[in-house]
Amino acid sequence: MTNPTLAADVVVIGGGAVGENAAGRTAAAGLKTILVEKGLVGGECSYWACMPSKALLRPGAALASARRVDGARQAVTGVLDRSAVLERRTRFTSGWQDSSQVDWVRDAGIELVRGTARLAGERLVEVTTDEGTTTVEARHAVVLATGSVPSVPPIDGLDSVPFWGTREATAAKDVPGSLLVVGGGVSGAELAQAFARLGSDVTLVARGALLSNYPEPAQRLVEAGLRADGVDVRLHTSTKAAAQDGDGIQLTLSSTNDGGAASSTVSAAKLLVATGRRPGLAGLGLEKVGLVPEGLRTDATGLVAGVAGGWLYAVGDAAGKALLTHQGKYQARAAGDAIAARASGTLPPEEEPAAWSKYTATADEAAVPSVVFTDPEVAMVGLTLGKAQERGLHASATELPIAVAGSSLHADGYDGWAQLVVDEERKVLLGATFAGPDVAELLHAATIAVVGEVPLDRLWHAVPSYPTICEVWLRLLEEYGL
Ligand SMILES: Cc1cc2nc3c(=O)[nH]c(=O)nc-3n(C[C@H](O)[C@H](O)[C@H](O)COP(=O)(O)OP(=O)(O)OC[C@H]3O[C@@H](n4cnc5c(N)ncnc54)[C@H](O)[C@@H]3O)c2cc1C
Ligand SMILES: NC(=O)c1ccc[n+]([C@@H]2O[C@H](COP(=O)([O-])OP(=O)(O)OC[C@H]3O[C@@H](n4cnc5c(N)ncnc54)[C@H](O)[C@@H]3O)[C@@H](O)[C@H]2O)c1
Repeated sequence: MTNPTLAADVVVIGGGAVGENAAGRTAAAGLKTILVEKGLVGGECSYWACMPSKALLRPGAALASARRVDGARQAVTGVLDRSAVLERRTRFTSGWQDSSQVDWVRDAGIELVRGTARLAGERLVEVTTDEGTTTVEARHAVVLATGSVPSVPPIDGLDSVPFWGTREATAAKDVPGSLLVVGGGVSGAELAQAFARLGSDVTLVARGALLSNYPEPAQRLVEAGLRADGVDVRLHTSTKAAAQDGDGIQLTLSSTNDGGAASSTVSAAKLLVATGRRPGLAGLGLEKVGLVPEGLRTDATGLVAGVAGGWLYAVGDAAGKALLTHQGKYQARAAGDAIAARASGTLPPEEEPAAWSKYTATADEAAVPSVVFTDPEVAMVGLTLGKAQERGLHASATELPIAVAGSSLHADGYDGWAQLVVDEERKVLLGATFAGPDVAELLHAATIAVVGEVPLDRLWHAVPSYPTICEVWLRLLEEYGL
């Protein structure tokens, strides 16, 4: 028999950006909230992901941006100052210490417990700290916000060579002379470019396309951007084996196009493996409540399916719906508010509220925004044409190069591409993609149009300012036929 020694209204397991937001919402609603964190408060995004990776990329992007403008180009005669870039990255991680985030937690009225938590039964959480193990009873809810862990591919010999994951790459103290990157996803593309611009000799190996979740013209622009920075991009290439090569690493590669018949080798000082992530659910005691750690099903409030009594929630990377900080924090706000409303009786337990209510993360279904911070950038929201068709929607795509007055002023020889995906029955936007230098800031307009289901004939009246890159919106609507 477990004897609870502590009680709270809500226990949030995992103090990353997402857990902090869930706990912030329940504490603000007056619920006694305990946040359990085994590492740094702030999690992956603050210390080993979004912030340091973008801090590594931004100086190179600023320099390249100046080089694309005649007159400014002549003033840029040097190269990146590596140690200044690394130092600025370190400032953005607060030197990998979390005191300011701990202050925020305290000021938000959340009780922080530094330890490792696991489920011990219905509404029970066992927390192991340096002092021992305590069991906490959560009167209303337990929220799993435990993030994700890297997926390591089954490559022969990989387990006997040293390699970087994204944590080691984003926290690098030096720039290696050469770097092999395995994985053609967002992390692989971003970090390949960051290190290439810092002076590494980078080879990127992807078993399929680069950025395969994005439309092909956007993939091609990023591939060209990486090649222009000297990255040796090997697409449709399998990594068969890894071995020590002197002080470095050697990979054996084979093309996936010729059935893997011919193989070749490539070597570098360091290896970065960035082949995806999966929800961090192992060791959480899920089996104690009849669940398995392979994955969870959650409704739009974050409530986990298959658990009686409606007390277990999962949000952020742990829920596995969209592995992005902003989307996880959105899920956390919905779940935190739903927990508070259910605790107060405003919302019936286990009943799923209406779509687009403040208690549901409805945008997860078809309006997730994402930005790939390479140069050129890719910014996408909602459904691609292929995804829309897979869902049985009658959809069309309208696409254009980004070639408007604003883009030509922004950079000489601006090379960009944009696409709108339209629901032909409802005449609203299902998705949008922009690829090109500095397009990230164009995205939120598209997100608003998709979430707001703005009719195209009303969107026509949203006039882009002249001369901005946003003018591509007008060109796209004209191309569509308005
Ligand atoms: C290289 C890289 C770059 C990225 N860049 C971006 C970007 O630019 N923009 C973007 O939106 N997303 C980006 N992401 C994704 C983003 O980092 C994640 O989506 C985000 O960190 C998820 O937040 P989370 O709070 O769910 O998980 P995490 O940040 O992983 O936090 C989970 C926390 O739970 C703790 N924990 C786990 N198990 C337990 C336990 N049993 N007990 C106690 N504590 C526990 C962990 O220590 C951790 O602190 C990037 C990812 C990578 C790898
Ligand atoms: N700018 C951003 O928002 C940003 C940046 C980095 C990461 N992230 C998030 O973090 C998550 C993890 O990033 P990621 O790049 O590791 O994942 P990803 O899912 O974007 O890409 C993983 C890549 O690894 C490849 N891969 C998988 N298994 C492989 C194998 N066995 N051998 C060779 N290649 C293999 C896949 O084909 C894919 O190209 C992503 O879901 C992404 O949403 C976001």
